Amino acid sequence: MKVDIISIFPDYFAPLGLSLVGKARTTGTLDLAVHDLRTWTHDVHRTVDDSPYGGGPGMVMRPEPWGQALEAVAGPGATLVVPSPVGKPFTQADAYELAALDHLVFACGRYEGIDQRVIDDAADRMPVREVSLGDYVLFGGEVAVIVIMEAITRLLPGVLGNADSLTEESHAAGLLEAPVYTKPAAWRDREVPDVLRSGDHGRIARWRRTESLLRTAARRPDLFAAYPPEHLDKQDRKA
Ligand SMILES: OB(O)c1ccc2cc[nH]c2c1
Repeated sequence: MKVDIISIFPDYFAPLGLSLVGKARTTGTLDLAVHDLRTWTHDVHRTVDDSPYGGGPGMVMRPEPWGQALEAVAGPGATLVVPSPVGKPFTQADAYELAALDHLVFACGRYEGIDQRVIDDAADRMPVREVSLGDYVLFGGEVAVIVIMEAITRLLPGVLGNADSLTEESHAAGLLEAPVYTKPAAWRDREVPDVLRSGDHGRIARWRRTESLLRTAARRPDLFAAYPPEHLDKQDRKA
């Protein structure tokens, strides 16, 4: 997978050189490049922002540098991803969809955002996805890109040592995963549930399924309500 990130703070992406994302880059699974938007400015002050039409607080990112940057970086087959507080909520399903694409270009906004004409112009040439990580606002798109890149990279072939982890984890099937435990069996007078030490894989699977449903119903009623009823078996309905 090829990924290009455009930002006025390229150093923000040092974490993408670490751990499993860094390894994916080293092995060639992930071809990642970070670009400084100011590369496409031509004034002595390398200006990327200006005051908003219509007034209001803050500054808006100028269209000219972005237009030239996207023309240089986003070739045929690229999908533009723009983190934004006004974007579509980013989900695990989105992570799977983006992980299946050949080329992603991330545009990191700052200030009050990017001139809307940049997004509209790009949409004439490529798919554009404006995405939000949640109902809160960051200083810019950089942190969101790091989060999205981790969510995508772990889905790429060969990145996770055990691909089975992907099938059981939260949100994989629209539910939150069950609690996990490891040694010691007793810790600060707290015991690991006996069923997990029983060796009875059928009982263990049933316990995990029940815990997953109960946890989802309690913490994410939105997910629980959206879970297809036809996926619930008789045992589930007793939970
Ligand atoms: O919260 B966010 O994901 C986000 C994304 C982009 C910009 C640009 C200025 N503030 C931003 C916030």
